[in-house]
Formats: sequence, structure tokens, C-alpha cells
Amino acid sequence: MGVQQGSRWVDPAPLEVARPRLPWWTMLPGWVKLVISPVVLTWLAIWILAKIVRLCWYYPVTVTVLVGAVWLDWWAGHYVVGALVSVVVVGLVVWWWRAADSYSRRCRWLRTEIRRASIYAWDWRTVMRLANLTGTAKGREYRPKLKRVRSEGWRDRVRVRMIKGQAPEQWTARASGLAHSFHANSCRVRVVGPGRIDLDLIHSDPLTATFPLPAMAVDESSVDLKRVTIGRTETGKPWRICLVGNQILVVGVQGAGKASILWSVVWALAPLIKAGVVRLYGIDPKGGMELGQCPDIFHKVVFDNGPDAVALLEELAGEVRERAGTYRGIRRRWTRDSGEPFTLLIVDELADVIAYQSDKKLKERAQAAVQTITSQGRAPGFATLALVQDPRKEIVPFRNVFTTRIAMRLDEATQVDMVLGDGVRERGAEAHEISELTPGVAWAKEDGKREPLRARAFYPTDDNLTELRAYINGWTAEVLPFRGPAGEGGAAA
Ligand SMILES: Nc1ncnc2c1ncn2[C@@H]1O[C@H](COP(=O)(O)OP(=O)(O)OP(=O)(O)O)[C@@H](O)[C@H]1O
Repeated sequence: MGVQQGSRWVDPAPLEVARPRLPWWTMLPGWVKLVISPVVLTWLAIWILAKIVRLCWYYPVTVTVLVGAVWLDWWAGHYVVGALVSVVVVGLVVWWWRAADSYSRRCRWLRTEIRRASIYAWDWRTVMRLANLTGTAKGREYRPKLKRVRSEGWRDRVRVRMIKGQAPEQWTARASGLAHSFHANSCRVRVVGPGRIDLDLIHSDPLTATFPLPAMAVDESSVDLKRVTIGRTETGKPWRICLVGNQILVVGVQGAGKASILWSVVWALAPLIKAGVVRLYGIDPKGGMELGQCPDIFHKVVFDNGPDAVALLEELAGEVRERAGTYRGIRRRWTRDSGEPFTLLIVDELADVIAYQSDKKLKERAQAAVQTITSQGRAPGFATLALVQDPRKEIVPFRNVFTTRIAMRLDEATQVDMVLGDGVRERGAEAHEISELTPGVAWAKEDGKREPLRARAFYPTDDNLTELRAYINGWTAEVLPFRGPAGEGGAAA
């Protein structure tokens, strides 16, 4: 005999006749059916109402327009409705054609509803089954529920209620298949609450344009060391990093744009550096190729990885210990009114200082000093911004003391795990896939936050660095009279 599974019939054995089995309630006596019919009808009415409410919730504009059109049709006739629809459609096409940006900004709801109906709701059941994301228990199929969809142009955010017993990791493992099924370039899985996840289906990269440095902060009160803006995130928000109580490691191959993070941080801090609230120390083992562009904004700067660099590190490590000692029992952590400057150590190519050092003794001293600064500098107001190309353990053995880790373009997937930690790449942080054409793009992961963040640092130009230097040193551009050979007037800065 055929066996019913849900609403489907399983083929009977050969020669066996498939006999549909009638639902149990059809066998009930007539009077029982009569008695329970009001309950059944009420339940049916509630169910239909719930479906209508659900439809209005997910497609509010479509439902409103349809209801409006039906009412107008009844009130004014078919021709009026036809003319109005034509005008609206032509208007939308012209708007999209002439001002695509404002169209996609203002008509996001339209795009959302169209994409929800035509891509996600349309294929949801099939994709879930084929991707093995459904489950069966007691002959009943359980399916993840498609909830709210939000189309933002470059990505669609699709909220999903998982089925019971399911883990976000099961979705992460199928992210690539989901991206292909829903016509996206990639898919990231974010947990938004118990049993609920967001699928970010990405269609294009919003970080292809470079971001110039913003105007310099007008005064020191407008700079917050806990929220230093160094670029833009892919959602268009400011990319902020916290310097107080934080140690930052930036990893990226040559040309990944590490220096743009460095200068964006210094640019944002400029008023504080000028006012003496922030003191910069720098080590640039590449002979000053990077920090040598603004050497005089540093309290101290060394352009090699030899004894001078190690002496500077040891001096700072000593200060860390000393300041921590003076805080003991008096204050818990550095604040602006503690009177001492906040100290930021910038090391361009950390590996040169702590790993590629030929003198073993110097190497050990440098490692010990950097470890002291990074592990104990948190409370007494010492932060480190270390840039490195190679994240291997042999190069940076104490990666875990850096509380914010930034992965720029990397060579291999395994390096992403080394920088950002296990499991972060699976959540979408594919730093090894950052394009060579987008230097400055990075994935950042802060300790204590589950989700990594994708962003692009500001692009500092040579002129910006000249301005930075002049501002911090208090130089003013003086306009001098220019006398050409013929005695003509001119101007030069
Ligand atoms: N944020 C950015 N936006 C746009 N372009 C950038 C950005 N940062 C860097 N670039 C471009 O990428 C090039 C390489 O950048 P940069 O020298 O900063 O890389 P790096 O990682 O510091 O390299 P290295 O390890 O050799 O010092 C720069 O010449 C610049 O043109």
C-alpha cells in the first residue's frame, strides 16, 4: 500500500494499487462535523486573516497600490486606471534613466518588494530543499522561514528564521551555493538573535571608489580617542576605531594600503597631537620611507631596526610600567584629565623589529618590550599601531594581545584565520579575495564583537601629508611676492 508522506504519495510496490487514504475527519459522524464546524470555520477565518496581514507586512506598497487601483477602477473606470498606471510607469522609467542614484535611494521599497517576490519568495522552498536546509520529523517537513527582505542596491539583507535544531554554521557552509541560487556574487551569514540570521547577498562592491581624507577636525574637543574615524564601511557609515585601551595590528601584503590606515589615524588625531594630548612615537625600519614623510610630528622616531629602535621600545615599556605604578590605587585607566599624554606607538613593519632582526639579543629585547607595551599599556594610556606583511606565528608570536586586528589584502585564506581568528573567514571576511584594484580595503575584527567589518581607509595624498605637517608644527603658508625676470608680480606659497 502506498504511504503518504506529508502531502506526497510514495510509489506503491509493483502490482499494488495506490489507494488514497481519506483524512481521518471525513470518517467522523455527521453530527460531530456539525458541532465542530463553527470552530473549524473560525480557525479558517483567522488563518486567512493572518495570511492577508502577512502579505500586507511584506508587500505594503504593492498591496496598497493594488487596492487603490481596484477602488479607482470601480469609482472612475478602466480608462482612468489605465492612463494613471501608464503615467506612473513612464515617470518611474524616466526617473531611473535620468537620475539612477536618487531613484535607487528613494525607490528602495519598490526594489525590495520586487526582489522579494521574484527571487527569494519564488525560489525559497526549492533552494532550501536542494541546499539540504530543511528537516523532517514525524513525516512532516520543516522549512526555514523567509522573513523580512531589504534591498540596498549593492546587497540584499534577507532575514531567516532557522528551523529548530539548526546552527548558523550549517548556513555558513552553504553560503556559496545560496549566493549562486539567488544570483548574488557572495553570501555572508550574520546571527541577529536566537534562531534568527541575516543572509547578506552581495551584488556589487560599494568600496570601489576611493575616499579622500575629510577636512581636519577643527579643535581637540571634536576628537574622541574612542571613536577615531579612519575611513568608510561598506554600509556607508564612518569606519571608527577605538584607541583607548586598544592595541591594533594591521596586516596586508605589499601595496595593500597599510600606510593609508596609519596616516588616516594620524590625520584624525592632528588637533590632539598639536595640543600635546597625544604623543606619537614611531619606528620605521624601512629607512623612513613612510614615517619620514612627516618626521617632525613624532615625539621620537627611529628609521631603522637597530639598537636605537630597541632603546625606544624599552623606554616606552619602562614608561608603561612606571605610569601603571603611579595609577595603582588612584585611578583605573587613563583619561584626558589625568594630565599625561596619551601615547601612540606606530611601527611600520613590525616584523623587521621583532623577527627579521639579525642580532638575537636585540630581537629578544625588542620582543619583550613590544609585549610589555601591548599587554600592559591598555590602562595607562599606551596604544600600539603595528603594521606587518606576514602574520605567521614565527613572525608575530603574540598576535592575540592585539585587540583590534585588521586584515587588508592577503595572499592566502589561512592568513585570514591567523589575523582575524578562527571562524571569522567563514562569516564572510575573505581578506584574501580583496582586489588588487582596491588598496585600502580591509576586514576589521574587534575582540568581543562577533561580526567582522569591511571598510576602506581614507586615501591620504602627498598634499594631505604636507598640510598635516604644517598644521601640527604650526607653520603657516606665507604668500611671498614673486618677481619674474621681467619684474612681473606673482605668488608662491
Ligand atoms: N585607502 C586607499 N585608497 C585608495 N588608494 C590607496 C589607498 N591606500 C593606498 N592606496 C594606493 O595603493 C598604493 C600602495 O599603498 P601603500 O604604499 O600604502 O601600501 P602598503 O601596504 O603600505 O605597502 P608597503 O607594505 O609596500 O609599505 C598607493 O600608492 C596608493 O596609490
